[in-house]
Amino acid sequence: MEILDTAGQEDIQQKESHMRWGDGFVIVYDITDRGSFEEVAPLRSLLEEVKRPKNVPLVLVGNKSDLDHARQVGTEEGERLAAEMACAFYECSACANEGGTVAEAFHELCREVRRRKAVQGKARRRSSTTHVKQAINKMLTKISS
Ligand SMILES: Nc1nc2c(ncn2[C@@H]2O[C@H](COP(=O)(O)OP(=O)(O)OP(=O)(O)O)[C@@H](O)[C@H]2O)c(=O)[nH]1
Repeated sequence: MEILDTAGQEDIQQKESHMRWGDGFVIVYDITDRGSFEEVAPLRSLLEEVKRPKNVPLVLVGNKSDLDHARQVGTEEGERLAAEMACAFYECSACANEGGTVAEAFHELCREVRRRKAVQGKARRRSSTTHVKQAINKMLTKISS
């Protein structure tokens, strides 16, 4: 697995090229900074625009849970946004990392990437079987006519 930590200050072209590069994304906001939370939805929209196939694997993370006294974004707000984005949600602290939540967020993203790849592989195999069947049917129709 390769992990690219984006700077967060990229222009739109750099953002899009990172989005094309990745198979899955951990979108992180800071629970003590509402502005960072408000950047999540536009980022997700850009991902949906840029990424093919759509419904890219995502995990939403609210970081700095050790700074609960300075919290500006409620846990339930993060949960609600993750539900809208149909992805897993974690609150964690890169500093304290109690319970290994940071690693768990990455593991969940890996599992999701693998699940989607398996489903896409099956769909591709099914569509190539359909093409072979159609070609055989055409040949048989020609022979019998
Ligand atoms: N208390 C606390 N501080 C954190 C946590 N994670 C990061 N920080 C601090 O927040 C600041 C920014 O951390 P970065 O890792 O540079 O954040 P970033 O989003 O990668 O920033 P960019 O490099 O601008 O993209 C640093 O001072 C970190 O020490 C955390 O979980 N808890």
